[in-house]
Amino acid sequence: MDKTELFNDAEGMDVVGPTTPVPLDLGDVILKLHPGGVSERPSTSGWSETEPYILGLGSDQETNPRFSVGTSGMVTPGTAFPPFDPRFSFTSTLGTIEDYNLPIDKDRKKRVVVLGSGDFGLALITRLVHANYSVVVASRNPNRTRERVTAAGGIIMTQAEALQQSNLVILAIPFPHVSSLPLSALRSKILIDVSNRDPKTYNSTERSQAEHLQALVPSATVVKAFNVLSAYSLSKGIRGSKEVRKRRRTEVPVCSDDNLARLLVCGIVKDLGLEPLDRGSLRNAREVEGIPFIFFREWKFAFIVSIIIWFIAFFIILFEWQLCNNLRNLHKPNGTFDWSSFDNVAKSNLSISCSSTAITLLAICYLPGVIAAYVQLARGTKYSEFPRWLNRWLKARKQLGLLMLFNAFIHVLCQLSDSGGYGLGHSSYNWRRPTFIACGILAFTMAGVLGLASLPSVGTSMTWREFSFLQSRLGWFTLLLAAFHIIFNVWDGLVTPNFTCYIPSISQFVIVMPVLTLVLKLPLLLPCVDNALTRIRQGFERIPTPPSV
Ligand SMILES: NC(=O)C1=CN([C@@H]2O[C@H](COP(=O)(O)OP(=O)(O)OC[C@H]3O[C@@H](n4cnc5c(N)ncnc54)[C@H](OP(=O)(O)O)[C@@H]3O)[C@@H](O)[C@H]2O)C=CC1
Ligand SMILES: [Cu+2]
Repeated sequence: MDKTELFNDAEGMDVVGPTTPVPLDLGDVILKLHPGGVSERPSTSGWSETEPYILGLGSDQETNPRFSVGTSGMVTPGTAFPPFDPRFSFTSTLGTIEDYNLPIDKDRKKRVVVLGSGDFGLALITRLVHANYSVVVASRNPNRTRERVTAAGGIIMTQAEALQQSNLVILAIPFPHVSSLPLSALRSKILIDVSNRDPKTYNSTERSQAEHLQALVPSATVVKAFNVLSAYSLSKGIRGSKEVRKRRRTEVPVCSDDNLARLLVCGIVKDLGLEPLDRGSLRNAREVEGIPFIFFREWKFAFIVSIIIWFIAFFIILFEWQLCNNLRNLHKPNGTFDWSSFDNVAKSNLSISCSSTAITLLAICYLPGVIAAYVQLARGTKYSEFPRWLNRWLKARKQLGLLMLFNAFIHVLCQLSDSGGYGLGHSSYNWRRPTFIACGILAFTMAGVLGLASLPSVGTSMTWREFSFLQSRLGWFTLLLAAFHIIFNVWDGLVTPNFTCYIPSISQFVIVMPVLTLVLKLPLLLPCVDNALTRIRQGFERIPTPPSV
């Protein structure tokens, strides 16, 4: 049967979206979908792209074709593909993976060449071998590094010998040395360029190193990938249980002018347990080569959120403690501005701004997980992608958590330096004072344990159960204790609100997020809801995705 016919007869298919491009395999047939068909699609999310779709067809196509979409930015992973629409037509078959002649060993391992046996080369070798690849290492001087390469599971050869072993070559050498390579031996190969630029001379408008490489070897197919990782993260990423590693998946942008080669490399990235990010043409390597220079990239969102919360808290406290009374006095005859109320701004206001930020951030760490649970319950599946804002929020939890700890630490230091500070002005402070201090100390200690567990070196040494116990059970308990820390401290203020300054007090503001998060969490603990959620997370779908044909 003609392959195009096979597609047209299909009733439904699994779509893998841009953030998880297709792990193409040997035997996959690559087809190009007619762009017209795409733009005629009724507008559901992500169907706006008019770029042709590339589809991969699994090698066991007669019985179980594997349909997947792999070009830039459209269908979300897990989206059920509607019954196949005959308006879609395939303009051409791009070819098969075999067209690139990736050799496989006797034991069905895909063979790749890694050129260079430095830090990054060795990290790549380790990771590839771990993913069941057969790795041949091309070195200028095999004797010098044989021991290390063999220990990592690679086979070392001279550059000339090694380059005959596969058409897929990973160039793991500093870019300035590329011109010293036997360039003729690189002809017509897929070259994965992992090189990074010199931060001092980087300019995103200039031609990228990957483009330079393409110009040096025009007959080769250059793919930019892996440069955003470090040798350390690459070799350490293998440790830890599967689930722990899944949580820590790093996005690896991949770009190339050749769609097929790009998909092939996306597949390798995926095999290595990383998250491929299809970044389109090789020109985009200009930006991709700049990614490692972006300072604290993953922290931006969490940082901005915590700064905003901190300043809101600071101004509420400033208004409440220093400005409000002064402003009221000024309206009275003979009223003066009492500057002495500002004496303690540096310490008390700082301390309470930080504690308010810490507890709000703690709640903000757990809120997106709760929202995600409701989204999954409502949709009845875990396979549909979350809205972008929620995804971003979920990804920022670790950073939010560490910033929470930072704020809590400042608060604790401020309070310690002023042990008489707590309880001032509370005459009926009997049992609540020690209780509230105990809650604070416990919450802070547990937050410290959570922070420690979020460090990769600690997290990867734990089993999945240990990790999830700490991050969920202990985390919720910390939130509960932190909420009690406020409640016991300002009980009167919470029970009898003080609106003298026309705004609720800082403690009333601060208690909102933790209580909201805890209240939303409660229904999820009901056995019937919990069971439904567990089933969904185990892969059960209320409305099953149409099976692949
Ligand atoms: N280190 C890292 O964390 C990261 C590195 N990268 C990129 O990976 C590439 C390799 O980095 P890294 O492994 O750290 O570099 P190293 O300096 O540690 O290793 C470079 C290797 O290149 C080989 N090489 C081939 N030709 C030459 C030559 N003419 N002069 C010197 N060395 C040569 C050598 O292997 P042999 O002696 O066996 O031939 C050498 O071990 C670079 O482009 C870098 O930008 C990207 C991301 C992170
Ligand atoms: Cu406190």
